[in-house]
Amino acid sequence: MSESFRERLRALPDFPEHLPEFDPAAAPADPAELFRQWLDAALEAGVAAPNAFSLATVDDEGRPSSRMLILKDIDDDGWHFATSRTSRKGLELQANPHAALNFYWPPQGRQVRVTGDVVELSAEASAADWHSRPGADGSDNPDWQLYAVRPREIEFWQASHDRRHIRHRVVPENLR
Ligand SMILES: Cc1cc2nc3c(=O)[nH]c(=O)nc-3n(C[C@H](O)[C@H](O)[C@H](O)COP(=O)(O)O)c2cc1C
Repeated sequence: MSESFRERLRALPDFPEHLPEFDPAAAPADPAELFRQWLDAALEAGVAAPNAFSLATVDDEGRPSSRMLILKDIDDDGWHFATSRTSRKGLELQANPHAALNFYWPPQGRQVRVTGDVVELSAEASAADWHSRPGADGSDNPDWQLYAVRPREIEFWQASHDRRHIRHRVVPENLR
């Protein structure tokens, strides 16, 4: 690209002037609870769709692809998302049921990364998700699938202006 585009990119601000404090030692032990706190903070700061995340999957030759999705829930099954089984990501998950999630909330300079195995949730739960989508018209979609990522590792990342960014890594209890 042109020199001026490179300069423009380089001159863009990275994080806002005020960044929140984050003390991992004082954070809730339950990563789902900490995630909810960070999501609420993003919402209060006016982030549009703070429940949106990038989902990375790989095909059967190990080639990655990613796209944005909406988080549907977090419970004992894991971190839920829904999509069509016949989509690219649906087919990739069928061949290789592992994924990586990434949330980013610019006003706080915060990122949350989750990696883990992916399981399919029940047909009933998938249908319920399909019917509760905005714009649902009562029609069925047998290809719609609710999935859960069972975290192997979760990393809460807090930017800091002194560049000593904080990385709080949480390994779920059952894997410790
Ligand atoms: C903010 C945002 C949220 C999205 N949420 C979903 C979602 O929850 N489920 C879904 O199937 N696609 C969602 N999409 C569309 C996907 O990013 C993607 O374009 C589509 O699912 C096809 O992806 P694939 O071809 O890699 O399977 C969303 C897109 C954006 C930008």
